[in-house]
Amino acid sequence: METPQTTSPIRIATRGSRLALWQAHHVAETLRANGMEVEIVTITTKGDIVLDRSLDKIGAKGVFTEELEESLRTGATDIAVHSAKDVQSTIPDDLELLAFMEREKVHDVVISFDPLFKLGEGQQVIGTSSTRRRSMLKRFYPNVITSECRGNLQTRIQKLKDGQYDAILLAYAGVARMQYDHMVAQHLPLETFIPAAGQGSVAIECAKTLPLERKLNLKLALDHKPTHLCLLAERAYLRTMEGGCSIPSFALATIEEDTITLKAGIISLDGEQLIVEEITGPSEEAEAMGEQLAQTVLSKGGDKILKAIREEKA
Ligand SMILES: NCc1[nH]cc(CCC(=O)O)c1CC(=O)O
Repeated sequence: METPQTTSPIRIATRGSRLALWQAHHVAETLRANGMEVEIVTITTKGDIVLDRSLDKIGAKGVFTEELEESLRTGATDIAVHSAKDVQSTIPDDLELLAFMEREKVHDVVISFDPLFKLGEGQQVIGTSSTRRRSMLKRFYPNVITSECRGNLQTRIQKLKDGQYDAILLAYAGVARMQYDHMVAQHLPLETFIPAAGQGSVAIECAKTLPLERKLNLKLALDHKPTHLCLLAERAYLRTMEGGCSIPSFALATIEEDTITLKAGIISLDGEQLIVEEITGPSEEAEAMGEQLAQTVLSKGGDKILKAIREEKA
């Protein structure tokens, strides 16, 4: 006999990487602490399988999310847990982002086995798979050589160990969650290495058809309102820029009382052109602020940078 929806355990869909599982267990523990029963369902995505091409070359949006979303639709799972950064800026009509969990520190770090490693000193090969980080390296450290570095965090660190790079660039959030803090050689400043929209937060997605009571309970347990508001601003920016993770755009919102400050922009692939703009406003207008800031960035030359990137990729 089928158990009623309200009492059956919450089924949590996640990717199988260690970071994804850490995040799923973090969600599971939070829900358990709120008296809910949970079950974790591990699902493999295209992004986990195709490791030989850089993310911007796989092309399709949502390479880390599609298979998880399908399990929400069929009802095989109730919620999907994602790194907020990996969630495409526009999600399918039948799904919704229910919650964003409290953010970890948002900055990027340099990981090296040499604790005295300093970016820009001598001949260096730096591994990264992100067009944003590659472009910023070219701008702020024009002498370093950038090299493609894909795969989950363990794989990337193994490649570093194998000597393929002198150092790699990662989000501090994933490094902290995997307890690789001791390998951080340098913390990159937020003023120059502005993070990708959503970096450091965990997003909870569900089908719109999930029963309302279940949605409300999940949201109450998992959602961190200040993080959610910041993410609305950042994601509205990304959406308006027609972003996706393959475009070197970035956005970081901070909130104090009910005021949001959103700093965002775009950088050309060679790092030569950089546009950074800022906007401040009431948190109720988070999404409108993101849209407005994107229009400003586009009108100040962001449109030309985007066009050049599209032409280069075509
Ligand atoms: N696209 C990969 C990805 N997605 C989320 C994180 C790190 C954790 C986070 O930003 O929440 C990473 C790795 C990285 O950028 O170093």
